[in-house]
Amino acid sequence: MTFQTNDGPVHALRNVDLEIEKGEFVSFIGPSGCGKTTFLRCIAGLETPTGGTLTVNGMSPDAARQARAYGYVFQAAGLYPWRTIAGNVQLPLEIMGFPKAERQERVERVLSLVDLEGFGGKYPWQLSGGMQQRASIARALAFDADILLMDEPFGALDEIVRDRLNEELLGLWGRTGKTIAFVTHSIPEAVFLSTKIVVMSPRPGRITDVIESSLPKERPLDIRDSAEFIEIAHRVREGLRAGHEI
Ligand SMILES: Nc1ncnc2c1ncn2[C@@H]1O[C@H](COP(=O)(O)OP(=O)(O)OP(=O)(O)O)[C@@H](O)[C@H]1O
Repeated sequence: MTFQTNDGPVHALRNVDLEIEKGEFVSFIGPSGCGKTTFLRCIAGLETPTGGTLTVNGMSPDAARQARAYGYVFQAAGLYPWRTIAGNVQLPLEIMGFPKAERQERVERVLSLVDLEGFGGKYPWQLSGGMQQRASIARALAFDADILLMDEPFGALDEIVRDRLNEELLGLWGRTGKTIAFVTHSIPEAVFLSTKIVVMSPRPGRITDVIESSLPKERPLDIRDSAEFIEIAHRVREGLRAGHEI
């Protein structure tokens, strides 16, 4: 993926070769500017790769977007302040023309999935940052896409809230069987959440390591103290270091 800019071409991604299986939880980790967001945007059909091939559910990213294959969660919750939480969550459903009764039923279901039952009538400013981020996840789940693309959704939250949301996200992934592609800067977050960790190097962004996690699917927070966890974290760190030396 090369961007043409006034200062010449920017090679954002090069020789990226990756397969994500249905139901996987894949994290992308790498230094700032290595193309993590660009990669998610390519999957989402928001950028068109200048070379290579990319398919999502066997379709072009554009066709997959039209088939509502994914929900996208951004770093900032991005909720409209003049809409209630329920109003925000059902916005994509309104745009897609879902009937009112079905919208209500879906909003209730996804708010309960993210542990926000009873908060539908509140406004975003009445919720904590963590709750707002959960609402934005609910919004991405509302139309029941198979794939969740998450771009550093918890990056702006403090560590305690982040830990809780990590646990909740794992629970949600286990219950729903979604395929999740998750961008993060945090090694512990990547190791805790993922079945596969993709380590990337700086510009032009390349993949320096793909780590299949050996951790069990059920993961209490204290798994982070286990030897296995520490070993995987070490390998991620090595991959990041190797990327800098290329
Ligand atoms: N629309 C664009 N036009 C020109 N260059 C771009 C564009 N989008 C991204 N880039 C460049 O591509 C590279 C990768 O950017 P990207 O935002 O994907 O990195 P990132 O790994 O997500 O970074 P961060 O961790 O800081 O969010 C950067 O050098 C960026 O400046």
